[in-house]
Order: sequence, then structure tokens, then C-alpha cells
Amino acid sequence: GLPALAQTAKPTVVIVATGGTIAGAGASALNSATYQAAKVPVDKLIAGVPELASVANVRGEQAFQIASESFTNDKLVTLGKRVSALLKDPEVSGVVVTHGTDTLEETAFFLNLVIKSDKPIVVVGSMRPGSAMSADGMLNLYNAVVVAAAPSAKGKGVLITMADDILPGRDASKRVNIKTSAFGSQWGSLGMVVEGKTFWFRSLAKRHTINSEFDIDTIDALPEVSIVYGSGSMNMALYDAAAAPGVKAIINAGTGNGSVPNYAVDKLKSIRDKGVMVIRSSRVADGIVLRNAEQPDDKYDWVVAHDLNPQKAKILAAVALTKPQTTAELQRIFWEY
Ligand SMILES: NC(=O)C[C@H](N)C(=O)O
Repeated sequence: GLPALAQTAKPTVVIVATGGTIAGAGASALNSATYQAAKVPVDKLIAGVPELASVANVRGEQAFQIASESFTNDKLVTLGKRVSALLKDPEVSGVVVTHGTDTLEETAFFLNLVIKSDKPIVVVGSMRPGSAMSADGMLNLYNAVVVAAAPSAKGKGVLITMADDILPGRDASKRVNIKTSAFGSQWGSLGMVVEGKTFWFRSLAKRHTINSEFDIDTIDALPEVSIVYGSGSMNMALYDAAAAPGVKAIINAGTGNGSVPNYAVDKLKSIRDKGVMVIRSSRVADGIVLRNAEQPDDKYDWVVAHDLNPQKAKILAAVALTKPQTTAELQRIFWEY
């Protein structure tokens, strides 16, 4: 065995497990899509990848055991506070969060906005349960621990390791279902992990973690934000439900460049008049929504989500609106993060 000094010199990485398919189990090796998520406890996940021990001193914590479609704002806040506390421990070099892939993009962006640490935070999932042929969770988890233990990953914002890529938690999203290459960003990946080594090619230009004005240690709840999905022939009652009392913002997942039907404009104006923020995003996965293009945002006092998809915009709006914000301040936040 290694001398004791070499053992203790290894970085310590904590795996905070929340469930998902990476902790899933199916009836047979053929069940790649039909299985139960959130079954396998974190210690068993770690034991399933003995190679982790050569990368870091790894220990696990079971935060939740849920499929990620069942994540709530309360769970985000609980998880964020725990990750923040772990990273304050000088013994901890980095944190890995195992997570279902369905809302992994929301959690990764949330942590990217609110954790005041430059230590690596890696969110990871899998598309196939560990019981399936060509299960992807083992390698994704191994890569996550490699990145969380890597000094080169410091200060890069919250990262996602899926299918060999190192992706930015800010703008990577689930773009393909079923397939293991599920995650991508229109701005590309930041790098790759191959055979336990990290290779970096880009960095994030937006504010995050240590340079964020938001801090999970001062956030105890997130306000409610609704998304209304744009289409032809929209039902205006959806807007009324979306703007129910207590809702602080509506993300309009508009068509095209965040366009709004002529018969919906007065509805959205009246919602804004009631004090609810109106934020124009798009149902189109890529591109950016420009201010005062398609709709006169200055005149209506609306905000544009820039390149953020509706679910990312929902997270940023919820975090931003934990503090009072004018429309101009909220728009500034959407440019900067
Ligand atoms: N691949 C997955 O993890 C999907 C699962 N429904 C989840 O998000 O928990």
C-alpha cells in the first residue's frame, strides 16, 4: 500500500446524492429506459466505482432519494446550503452532486448562482440505470470526481460531467432524451475528461459562484416563478393561472425570438401592471432573445431572458427576486449571469 502521507495528501471529495437514474435500477440488463430511478444508496454507488479511491478520499451523503422531476424550490435551498457548508470545510477540496438528468440543468445553474466558493462543484447524472447494458453512470461519476478533485477546475463555475464532456452548469441543458449524449450547450463544452485527466478549452464569460451577488447562506426560500409555453392558438386562461397570487414573475416561453401573439399582449401588460415581472424567453432551444425586438420591452416594462432557456430563466428570476429588484436591475442580472 501507499505510505500514510500519500494517502492523506489526496484531495477529499464529498458526493452528495439526490437520486435520479444514476441511482436507478431496472429489472433486466435490457431495461435502459424502463426502470425505477432513485433506488441505489450513495455508499453503493461509490462502492461500484473502486477506481475513485485512487483519485480522492471520497465519502458520500444521501441528501434525497428522488427522481429529479420531483425537485422543488425547498429542496434546491436545502441542497445549496449543504453544498455551501461542505465547501467551507478546509478539508474538502470539491463536491459532486449526483442528480437525475431531467432537472439537472436547473440545479446546476442554481448552485452556480448562489454558492460562494471557488472550489469545484460538479453535478452529474446518467441516462441509463446501473443495471443496464452500457450503463453510463460509472464513468460519468468517475469523471465528476476527477473534475471535483482537480485544481484546474477551481473558479470555473458549477460544472456537469456527462458523456466525457465538462459542461457549464450555467447553460448546458438536456437536449436529447434516451441517448447518453443528452447534455449540451449552444456555446459548447468547456473541456473533456479522458482516462482520469482533464482537458480545458474554454471558460465561462458570465458571473458565477464567488463573483455572484447572491449567497445561499442568506436565502431561505425562493419565490414562485411560472412558465407559460408559447404556441399557436394559445389559451389565455393559462396566463391567469400562471399569475396567481404570490407569483413574482412569468417566463413567457415565446415562439421564435420570444414573440407574443397579438391577442396575448394586453394580458401580459395587465399582469405586469399587477407587479408581476414579465420575462421573455423562447421555446427555441438556441439563440438569444433581444430587448425591444418582437415586442417593445422598454414601453411595457418587460425583461428579456437573453440566451437562457425558460427553465434556466426561471431559476435566475427566482434567485434574483429573493431581493427587491426594479425591471432595470432584473434586466441587468439577465445580462450579467
Ligand atoms: N435520466 C434521469 O435521471 C431521468 C430521471 N427521470 C430523473 O431525472 O431523475
